[in-house]
Amino acid sequence: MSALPSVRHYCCACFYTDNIFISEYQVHVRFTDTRQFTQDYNRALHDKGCRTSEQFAYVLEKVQKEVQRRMKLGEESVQRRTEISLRYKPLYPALYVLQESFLAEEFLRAVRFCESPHTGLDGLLKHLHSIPEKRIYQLPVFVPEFCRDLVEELENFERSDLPKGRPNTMNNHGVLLNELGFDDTFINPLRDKYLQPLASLLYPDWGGYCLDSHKAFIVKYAVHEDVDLSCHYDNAEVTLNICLGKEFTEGNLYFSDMKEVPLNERQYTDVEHTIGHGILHRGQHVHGALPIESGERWNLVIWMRASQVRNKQCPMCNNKPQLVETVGEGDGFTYDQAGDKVDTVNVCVLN
Ligand SMILES: O=C(O)CCC(=O)C(=O)O
Ligand SMILES: [Fe+2]
Repeated sequence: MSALPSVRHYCCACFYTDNIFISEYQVHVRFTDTRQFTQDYNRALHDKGCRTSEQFAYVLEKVQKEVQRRMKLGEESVQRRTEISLRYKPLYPALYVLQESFLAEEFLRAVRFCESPHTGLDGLLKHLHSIPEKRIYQLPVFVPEFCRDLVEELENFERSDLPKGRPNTMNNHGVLLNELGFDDTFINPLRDKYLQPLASLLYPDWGGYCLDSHKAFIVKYAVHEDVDLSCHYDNAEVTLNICLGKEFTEGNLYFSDMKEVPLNERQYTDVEHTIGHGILHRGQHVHGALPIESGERWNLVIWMRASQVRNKQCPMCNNKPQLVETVGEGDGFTYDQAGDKVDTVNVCVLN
């Protein structure tokens, strides 16, 4: 019997150096070594209020810790996933397997239209609420009962003593859905069967027809926890952000422009959340979330990746990716032995 080929996972080397968020000064920085960091950021951080050498040393330590955390991320995630699968008792096991009954009728109709012989962008737009100039689209995705049950499931998990990986450095609350066991039976079929047909028409220039991996997570905002999210772009070609509830006021998403547009030329548009509705946007569209004023907001975010697109240019550093093999899922790059080779690099050389 021949062994199954093992799937290898990669991220770009920039993951270990770039886009490190310092919440105290609301900036993303790059770190390769202390000298480079001091040279590049001493002045800029000073202007943002980082005045004393103690403050600078604190930031430096924080950045170095973040780099170390990223180095261990894949391994720790695999360990958490194993422990969760052995010890966690789901409240609603049926939620982990995608059923059409979870999906809103309008969503199913839009997807069916994409697969019909009369398909086309103009026809699809009749099924969506759009901000055409920003290529942002909104539609009901989940029925409200599903949203309610999913939030209860997530709260049940939060109450458990199991280890929790957080979505990214900007969200301190929330859950990584692959660690909970949602990927194979829920997010993969949702992406392949339903989201890809929509994205093929809406974002063909962003690999919408060949989305082959994702990172799916929950973000949670509450008054005494995280209330908002700073301006950023996603490590994704196409993002779907679905509001699950619970009850909250304010907390709109805001979108400016694609990341190449200079800061002073960016125009902002707010988009309101509605429970069960999803917002589709390009990952490289700069966006953030305004503060909630009361209640709790839980959203399911799916960063969808197209290896065909990102293998040419990493969306985080804009360069041809320098692949680093990772334990765990990686960031959706593939190493194409036959065709267009991408560079690989050993992560140890970055230390
Ligand atoms: O707060 C939200 O719903 C937006 C989350 C988001 O943009 C992200 O996690 O990438
Ligand atoms: Fe985002």
